[in-house]
Amino acid sequence: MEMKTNKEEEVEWATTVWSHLTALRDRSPLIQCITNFVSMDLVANTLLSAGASPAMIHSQQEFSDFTPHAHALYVNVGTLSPDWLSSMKAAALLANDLRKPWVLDPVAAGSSQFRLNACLELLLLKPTVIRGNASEIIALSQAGIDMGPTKGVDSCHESMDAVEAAKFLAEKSGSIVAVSGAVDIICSSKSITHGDRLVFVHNGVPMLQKITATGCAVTALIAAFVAAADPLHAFDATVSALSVFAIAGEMGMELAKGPASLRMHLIDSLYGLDQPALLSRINITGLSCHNT
Ligand SMILES: Nc1ncnc2c1ncn2[C@@H]1O[C@H](COP(=O)(O)OP(=O)(O)OP(=O)(O)O)[C@@H](O)[C@H]1O
Ligand SMILES: Cc1ncsc1CCO
Ligand SMILES: [Mg+2]
Repeated sequence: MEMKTNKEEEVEWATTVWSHLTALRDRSPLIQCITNFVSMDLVANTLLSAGASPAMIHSQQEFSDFTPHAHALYVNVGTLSPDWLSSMKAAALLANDLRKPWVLDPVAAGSSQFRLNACLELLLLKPTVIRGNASEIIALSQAGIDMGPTKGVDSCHESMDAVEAAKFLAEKSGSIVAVSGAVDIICSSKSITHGDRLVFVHNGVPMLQKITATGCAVTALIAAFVAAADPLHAFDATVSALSVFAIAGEMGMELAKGPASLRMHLIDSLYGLDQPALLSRINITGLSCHNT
């Protein structure tokens, strides 16, 4: 294998991310969202501004009619209850039968035994991607070992503290695992199609943590990017979604006065993101394709 320079790596990633964003805008995938009450508005607006089409469909009675038309399913356990969990499992099973990608956001996975068990049951249904903050990914990787500290939906760990947890979870689950934070981490294990990969996205601004549901929104965006991509490129689609969202956050921050105006400018920046802005800001390390 030939080693690539940082500059070559950066140019390759810029091309990859731009082509994934263009595919999303061209294909405008329909994303079925089963997400928490807090996040519904931001998730729908994030998907729309990126070019996808959101639909919040969580009643099992509708799945047989609706899910076949969706290009991906997004499941988020943020405001979980037993009925919602049944719907989530039914939707994930149907997505698998229909060979559609589905993406899991394990909000506050370590906060209660009910939530942890629910997330573990959903993981057994093989999401294409799981994206959480560091505390959530650590809680899932240590399930049955130690629940560790938790602060509800917010992380009390740095993302880089979760690299080993993410690798372990990717190996155990067979899913692509993404951890959000100051550095976003995306990893997959050698046992799955995407191979043994570990990529870091260094974009974003800390103020994103002061807007509720930005994590939920970026997970929904992963579902949209994966829906618009060839299934073999789900890993690069995941990296692209995290990078585009974080870059929109950086651009939004230049116009924002605080969290409320950042929320508005984030959505506007995502909508207007063009190739020169992407190229000037992109900061990804790790290889952009299989290094075999
Ligand atoms: N310290 C930071 N610096 C830069 N960007 C950050 C930082 N922390 C988080 N982000 C970005 O904020 C977005 C949301 O990630 P975060 O880790 O806060 O999700 P979360 O905890 O699941 O959020 P929520 O549960 O509110 O939806 C991601 O795009 C992430 O890259
Ligand atoms: C605040 C909150 N509580 C449950 S879900 C949610 C949104 C952020 O995850
Ligand atoms: Mg979250």
